[in-house]
Amino acid sequence: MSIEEIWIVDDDRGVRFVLAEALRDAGLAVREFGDSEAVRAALHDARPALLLADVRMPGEDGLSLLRDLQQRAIGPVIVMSAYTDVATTAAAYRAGAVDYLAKPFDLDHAVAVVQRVLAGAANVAAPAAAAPVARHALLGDSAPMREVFRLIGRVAASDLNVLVTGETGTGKELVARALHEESARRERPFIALNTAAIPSELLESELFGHEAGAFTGATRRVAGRFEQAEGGTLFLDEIGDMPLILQTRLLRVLAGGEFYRVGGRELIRCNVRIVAATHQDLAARVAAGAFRADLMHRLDVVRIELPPLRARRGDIPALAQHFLAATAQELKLPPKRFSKAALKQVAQRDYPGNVRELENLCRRLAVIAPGREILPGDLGGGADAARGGEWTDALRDWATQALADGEADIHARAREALDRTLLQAALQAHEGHRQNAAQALGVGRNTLTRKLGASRTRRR
Ligand SMILES: Nc1ncnc2c1ncn2[C@@H]1O[C@H](COP(=O)(O)OP(=O)(O)OP(=O)(O)O)[C@@H](O)[C@H]1O
Repeated sequence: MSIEEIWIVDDDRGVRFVLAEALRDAGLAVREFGDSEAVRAALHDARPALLLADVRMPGEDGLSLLRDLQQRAIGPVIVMSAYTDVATTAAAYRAGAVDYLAKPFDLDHAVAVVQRVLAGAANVAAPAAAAPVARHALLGDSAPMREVFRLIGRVAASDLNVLVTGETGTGKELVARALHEESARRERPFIALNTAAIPSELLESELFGHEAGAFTGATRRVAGRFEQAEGGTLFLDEIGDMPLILQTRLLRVLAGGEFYRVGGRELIRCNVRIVAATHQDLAARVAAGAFRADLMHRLDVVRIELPPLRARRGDIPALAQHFLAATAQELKLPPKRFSKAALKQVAQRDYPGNVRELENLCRRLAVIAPGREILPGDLGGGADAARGGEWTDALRDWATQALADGEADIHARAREALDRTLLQAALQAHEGHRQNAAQALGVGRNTLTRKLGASRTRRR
């Protein structure tokens, strides 16, 4: 399999043949398919660098195939069709196409478009390879986050235990990782353990490991997280939920720097930095008798408090844009951007799940929002979704390109195309009957006749 292959799917053998030949002449590797089903079958063990897809084909049409392919990491898709109306082109872009070739096409033009798209894909991919998305970068420019960064910088190099507090999804684990990355321990392991996610009877062996035969089912010696993290950092998440009996054991290890594996006799010395996190009020847990005060003091040498997202709304736009771009890059999807209005709404929303919830929203939008620009209506849950979005998206893309190319008479040409499309649709719906077509469109018959003349539509 070659990942540089260009795939063509078209039920018309003639089109396939001439296009494939032209592309091969241009030095490209090409594979041909007669229907969507054949493409699907080939996807089991290969991916095209670029797909040229016809729209109307017997069986599954090209757009349905495309919509499905959006979920998979394939190269860019160019749609080819004899139907160049706004609805079809818009649907193609919505389904994820990056370009549209109107049939019949000029072969040189088609090859040029393919080459341009391939070059664009390479340009997009290049920085990704050079600078992989820093999945664990802590972002934020608000005053409370700057304070967090300052604290991380100050204590990272020390071996002091750190307690990170904050609501769920505020980035506590990211802070723990940052502390590790900025410390002299960075070459050693960073091990994370969510104490609340592990049944209490297993937690001890999870932390300290066990010897063979220590309990039923312990067939061999297993190292615990403390041993795994030797020389590095151990992140204990949800420490507030740790059972009291284990708190006692943990306290002893922290005080003495040594422990036994479960069922073991060998005393093991450890050199591990502890970063603990909790979304609970530990002092209140202590007051309630659920947490040992002495353990709290040992863990809470330095406290880093993460603010909830609502306390730093100013960070939301940059976070949202980062998550949107990072997801597109990660899943090899075409990049999208927020419209001004959509970004404003995103910044105004409530996120009880904090950054994680915002991240999930953006990941969803990166995958499912139909256009290149995310509109308020795409956000879901919003009042009246901007449903007209499909064809105006295509129109916006067209206008943006035309403006960028410095073309003339953009407005007049757009109006003409709009009129022509509406008139053709109405005439088709009313079998060429002008009076009815005009009535259906809500324009006078004279207007219709005038416009028909202007747009040179075939008279009947
Ligand atoms: N400041 C930030 N910059 C970039 N991404 C962030 C930031 N804060 C959180 N995230 C992202 O949000 C998600 C949740 O972060 P994380 O797991 O660190 O939160 P947490 O506070 O440990 O959550 P929980 O208490 O539920 O375990 C992660 O995907 C993380 O990458």
